Amino acid sequence: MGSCRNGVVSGGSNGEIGGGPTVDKGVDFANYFCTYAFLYHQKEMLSDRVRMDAYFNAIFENKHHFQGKTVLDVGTGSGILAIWSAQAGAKKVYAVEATKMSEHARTLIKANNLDHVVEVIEGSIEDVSLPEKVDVIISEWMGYFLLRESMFDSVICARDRWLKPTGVMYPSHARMWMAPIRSSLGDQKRNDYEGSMDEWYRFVQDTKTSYGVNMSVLTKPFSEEQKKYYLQTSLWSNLHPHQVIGTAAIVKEIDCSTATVNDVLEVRSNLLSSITGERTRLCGFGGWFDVHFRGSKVDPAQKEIELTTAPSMDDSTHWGQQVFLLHPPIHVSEGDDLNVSFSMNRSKENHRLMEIELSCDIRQSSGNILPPFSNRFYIE
Ligand SMILES: C[S@@+](CC[C@H](N)C(=O)[O-])C[C@H]1O[C@@H](n2cnc3c(N)ncnc32)[C@H](O)[C@@H]1O
Repeated sequence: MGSCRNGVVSGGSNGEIGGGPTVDKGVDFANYFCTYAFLYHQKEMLSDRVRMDAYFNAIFENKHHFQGKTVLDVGTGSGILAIWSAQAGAKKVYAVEATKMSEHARTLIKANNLDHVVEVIEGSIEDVSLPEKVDVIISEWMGYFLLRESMFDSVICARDRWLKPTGVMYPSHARMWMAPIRSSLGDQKRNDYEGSMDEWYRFVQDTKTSYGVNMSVLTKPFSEEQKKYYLQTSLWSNLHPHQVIGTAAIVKEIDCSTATVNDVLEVRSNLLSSITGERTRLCGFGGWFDVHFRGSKVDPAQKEIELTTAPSMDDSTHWGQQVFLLHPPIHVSEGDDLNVSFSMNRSKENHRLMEIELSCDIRQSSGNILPPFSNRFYIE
């Protein structure tokens, strides 16, 4: 089938992403889906207690959304959300999974005596056909900094095709956040970059001496490649809340019941943040997300649940935070105001990866304005 406009794949072996380039399904499988076919990877998600508790509580504290209802689990993986939906009283659960993990899900569901309720369907959600519309769509689609992986496109596709007009989305809302941070990672990455360039210069010298070829013409592209890798690629980090040195700002808010692919193709935002710490170094920015389970306007949650991936001492998640480092860091003081202009687009080579442009003006508490800076980052 595959009739989704703006889905990742619109049918056949290739497809269009909303307004973007054609996606080769085989390449997408090799680059993206393949890791989800491994139990070690599913186990990593199943061991994330913050994630698990949030979905578990969202379902079992809101059983009225599930009892006697039909549910679609988009990207069921091991089948965990489908199992909980059935245990909460769903009359029928369609559990769709693109990879061979579907076979493990089927085994697990049978072993838990829920195979009379949960039907596992192997295939891309864009391609499968269900016999009916559903009351609930549940999915754990969030990637690093929310939108990496672009899996929300698939949830939108499922919603537009299979959710009843009265249906409920789990989760129902999502937000991206950003805040200025201090970190020693920047010094480390700068050293790594410089070490790599020193090694390159030795290599150029050796190649000339030993083999009579001068490689120095490749120094600039090599340096650019290494800069991208060491200095411009965002880092996964589990930030301590003390590393956040200013107010956090919302970058993007998404209503999962109404958002379109176009709404998330590009994220553009102007953010204001004030430095709250004493004199310190602005080493970069941390990005994270939260999602909420609120039900819908006509059928609200009895108990709203939040899943946050914000810096935390006790409640860290496998998503951690994405760190965007500044080279060199900038000295800032309490009361300095940062005016950040942020934009995030999908990488042209791989629509599941992101490219970010971030520029920033700093107005010091004295009224002095520091020269603005601008950086490009990659979420790989
Ligand atoms: C983040 S995992 C979540 C797995 C499981 N729902 C859980 O919460 O533990 C996302 C899963 O969705 C699957 N998936 C991603 N895009 C899909 C699509 N378009 N159609 C079907 N499955 C998809 C992946 O293979 C992966 O197993």
